[in-house]
Amino acid sequence: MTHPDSGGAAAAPAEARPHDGRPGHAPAHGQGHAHGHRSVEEHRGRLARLLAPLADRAAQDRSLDAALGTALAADLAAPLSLPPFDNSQMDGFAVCSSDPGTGDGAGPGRRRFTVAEPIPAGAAPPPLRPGHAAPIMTGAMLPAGADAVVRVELAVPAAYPPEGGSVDLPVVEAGTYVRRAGSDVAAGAVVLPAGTALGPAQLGLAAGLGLSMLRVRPPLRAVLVSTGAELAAPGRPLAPGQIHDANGALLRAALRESGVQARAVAVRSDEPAELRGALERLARGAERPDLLITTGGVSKGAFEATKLALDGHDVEFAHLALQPGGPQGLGTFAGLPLIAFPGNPVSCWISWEVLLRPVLSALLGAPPARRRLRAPLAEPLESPAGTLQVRRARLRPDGAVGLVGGPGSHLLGALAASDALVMVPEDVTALAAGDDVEVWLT
Ligand SMILES: Nc1nc2c(c(=O)[nH]1)N[C@H]1C(S)=C(S)[C@@H](COP(=O)(O)OP(=O)(O)OC[C@H]3O[C@@H](n4cnc5c(N)ncnc54)[C@H](O)[C@@H]3O)O[C@H]1N2
Ligand code: MOO
Repeated sequence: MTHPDSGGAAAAPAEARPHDGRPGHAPAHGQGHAHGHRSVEEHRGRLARLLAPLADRAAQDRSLDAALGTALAADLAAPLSLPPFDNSQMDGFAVCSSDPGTGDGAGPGRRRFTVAEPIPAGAAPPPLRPGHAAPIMTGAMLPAGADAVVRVELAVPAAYPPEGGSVDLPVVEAGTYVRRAGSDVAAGAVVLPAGTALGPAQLGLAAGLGLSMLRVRPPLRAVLVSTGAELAAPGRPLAPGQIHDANGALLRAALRESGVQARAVAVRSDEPAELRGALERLARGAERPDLLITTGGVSKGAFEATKLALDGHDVEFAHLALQPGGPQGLGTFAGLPLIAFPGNPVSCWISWEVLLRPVLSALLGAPPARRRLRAPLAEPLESPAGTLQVRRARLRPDGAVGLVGGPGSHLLGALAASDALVMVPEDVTALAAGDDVEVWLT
């Protein structure tokens, strides 16, 4: 099979051309996967079985800060209501809507009140007396006897006269600019179910409810191992033939953003014994992780260090009907789950987005699943038969999705310019501009 991997940014793979017969659809062969390649669903299933024991780790209590990116271990019931008390939505005057006021000469639709003691936010106000309006600030507790707030801009004068002075206010309905106790969250209600991934909004809610700790599923601890004799650390100059290790930074960031504690190490060698030694030290060291992820060395070259290093271990290698991200390995090493991603940076990203991330979402609740939608393609595309092709894209303001760069798995620049993935199903070999596609927002 020719891989678009070998092509340039714009070159379409030979097998991506439309076939005769049903335009844009590949003729059935085998299970519909190129050359009997394993389907993405099948591989995800195997990953899910491999990682299933990680869901059984004991829950932890974590500070809100440390809970970011993790998932709730149990339903969260609100210990109090939000708002906790009736309060004002505006700076203005608290009134009783049915109070006729002092009865003195305000105009039609208006009433005159005696100005009561002002109520700042944070104060416990005395009850509002008949004929009175109390200056009240946004967020301040509504006094007993008041049921509405009039914005200060509508008052005459449009200011806060001193206590004992008078003010003219328009007549308003009960409930105007009042934020009722419990109108957002009722005490006792389950506000976040178990498994909810904790992002800024969820942590803000927990804090608003007065919680400083949350019971969460413990974050995974992963070690990323970039492999390859060609790798130089970012920040170091390149010798001829070398490239900088992009996968460590890319995957570590993807994992950290998803609540996984990730360390990145590089084995800058194609010597299988070196990689095996490094993996053994990592697996048996004091900071034994929950998961090992390697990148590179899983294809068909003469120096596939990862494949060779894992020979004799319970790790299987397969080529998936997926591009980028075709060559994959998974199994166990020294009792730890090990996932072997291909070396190309975009292949790593797609392996994470399409394989590992959805499995972690389903298993642990964190990270949350990517949002998916359907959108019209801004331009035509071609895709290899029997392969789920994943193209990097941007969702445009007009709602269409535009491709960024070609299908090649080395196109880091295009990856960085994208904010979405377009899924081209296995049986589709060509799509026209305007055709609907599945889009994952990244
Ligand atoms: N004859 C065949 N050749 C290839 C096939 C195939 O089926 N038959 N598959 C191709 C596909 S698809 C992919 S993807 C790659 C996977 O290769 P490996 O996993 O063995 O990875 P490497 O050969 O080590 O590297 C591939 C590519 O990526 C660069 N790389 C590796 N590590 C990093 C890193 N940490 N940061 C940045 N770039 C990295 C490496 O230099 C290579 O250019 O195999 C195809 N070949
Ligand atoms: O296309 Mo490979 O599958 O570039 O990851």
